[in-house]
Amino acid sequence: MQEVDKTRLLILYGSQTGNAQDVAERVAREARLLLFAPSIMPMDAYPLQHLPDEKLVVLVTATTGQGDPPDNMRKFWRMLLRKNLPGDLLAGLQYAVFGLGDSGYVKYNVAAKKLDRRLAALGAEPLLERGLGDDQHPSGYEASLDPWLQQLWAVLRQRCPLPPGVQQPVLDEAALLQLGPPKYKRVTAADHFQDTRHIEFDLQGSGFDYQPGDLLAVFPRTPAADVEAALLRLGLDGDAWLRVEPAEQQQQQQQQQQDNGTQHANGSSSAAGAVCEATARAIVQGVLDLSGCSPRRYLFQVLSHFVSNAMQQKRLQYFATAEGRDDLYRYNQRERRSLLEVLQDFSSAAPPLERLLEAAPLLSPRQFSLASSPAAHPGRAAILVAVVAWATPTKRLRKGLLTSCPSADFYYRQEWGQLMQQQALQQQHGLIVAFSRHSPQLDQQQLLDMLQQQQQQQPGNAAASSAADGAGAATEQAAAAAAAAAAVAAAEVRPPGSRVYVTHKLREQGAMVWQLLQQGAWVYVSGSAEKMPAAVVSALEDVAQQHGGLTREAAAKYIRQLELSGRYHVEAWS
Ligand SMILES: Cc1cc2nc3c(=O)[nH]c(=O)nc-3n(C[C@H](O)[C@H](O)[C@H](O)COP(=O)(O)O)c2cc1C
Repeated sequence: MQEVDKTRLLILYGSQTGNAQDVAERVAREARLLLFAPSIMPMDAYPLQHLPDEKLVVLVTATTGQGDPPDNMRKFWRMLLRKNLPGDLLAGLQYAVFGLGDSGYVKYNVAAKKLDRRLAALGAEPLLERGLGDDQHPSGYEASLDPWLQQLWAVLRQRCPLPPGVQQPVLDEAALLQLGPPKYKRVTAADHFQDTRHIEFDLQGSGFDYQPGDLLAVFPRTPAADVEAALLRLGLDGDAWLRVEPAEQQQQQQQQQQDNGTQHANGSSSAAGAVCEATARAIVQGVLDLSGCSPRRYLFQVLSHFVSNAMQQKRLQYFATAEGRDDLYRYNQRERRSLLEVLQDFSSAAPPLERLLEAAPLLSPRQFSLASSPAAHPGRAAILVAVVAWATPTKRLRKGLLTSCPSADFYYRQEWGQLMQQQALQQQHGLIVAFSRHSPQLDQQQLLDMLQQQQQQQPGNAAASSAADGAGAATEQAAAAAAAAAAVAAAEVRPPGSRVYVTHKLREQGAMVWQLLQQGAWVYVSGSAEKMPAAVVSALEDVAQQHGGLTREAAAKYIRQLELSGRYHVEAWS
């Protein structure tokens, strides 16, 4: 594939319960596929003083409380509201805002609306009209997100065309390869607070290939006991065969049948365009998210139409009103109530399966950056998965969907490994400084694997090197970088209770860090999105001042330049 100079796209989000973050992550995934270079973080993790230097930014924000901005954008928002900011501060910036809200609230999507207005007032130019997602819509915020994203990519491609000869990639979620059962092992110490598993797949014979940093998608499967409980609860025969079609198509067909004056007794004779036929058990197991995400408010509204017990109906109707919103939040989202639990609590509700499929949460894949190098471990691919279990405010034990799943389907999808491969591993200097902090994404293990891969590749001629001649091909420079990077990264394997952070190590080893940067190092920052990205920027600015003799302003500009030239990457999670 031809190497492309990727256009940087900053993606900032403000999210209280995770939806806006999900949207921002989707924007970043699609951006990577479309050959942009996205950088994603919560608004409060972004150093606002750098915003005037950006060219393109997508901002995704929810509205919470009574029309308030989410907690992780409050600082950003306060600073943006300062009265003394000049009216042309953001004159070079083009932006797009997508808001998530609920039109049942009086202050519908106000955080997004105010953010949009404020950016325009500071001279930034909107790329397109702001998008507003509404929980009240039967399909949730995605109903407006899908067309908004399509428009966003069209406008961006128009303004940032690909070089001649480079084809526009297709957003293809379907190119998936199913892998065999994996092997597991715990990588964190038994007494460490986070149980992180290294999960490895055997690719031998699959004919499959990947690059470090590519993504593996995990499709969880609901435990059989929950599936049987749901079938029983819904009065469904698990072995009955059902046809699933998109609702619009169904309506069109019904309309056509009415127009023709015909009705098909079993519907099977007009199979044209049917999406799938499957048993009720397979649909309940593979489509409905019974034990993971909490249902949306719309489910409660739908259930209220199919409930026989008067008390339960009253409660469901109350949850669907504006006054019931906060109580619904306490019962549902805050407690991470699952679909199965809701169905069991409202035991007299008997919604038909097709209404449930419209309103209930559906299973979605979880994506992980691959944490292995094909050069160091040919024929194998690994991911790191954090075991997620916690107690809700009322002390109910909850588990992450994958953690509670006894089995899952694992698929591989190539994505931004190419970025790392091309930028960090194949280019001349091939140096990496990386900082890692118990990240389930780009972690210590992944860092070391990338370095192993780097050592096994002749810089600038990666394709020619192989695992067999790798050790000989390693340059002294790469080896030194590997040792240095590993030393810095080691700060993050810290004993429980230790207060030594990677920023301390960066300052402590400032001379070496500065030297590596001068040699053309690439910087990968991975860790908690909350404070870490901003803290690392500030530590590197200190290093540039102390060891590079730069002024405060020049140091900030230097780090900024690293980002703009694509040598500084952040992969943060919260
Ligand atoms: C406690 C609470 C308060 C909310 N307040 C508002 C509001 O004032 N205006 C609005 O449009 N949406 C409001 N919403 C709806 C959220 O914006 C919406 O559910 C959104 O998808 C949440 O995104 P997040 O998960 O990123 O925080 C509220 C939701 C909750 C749970």
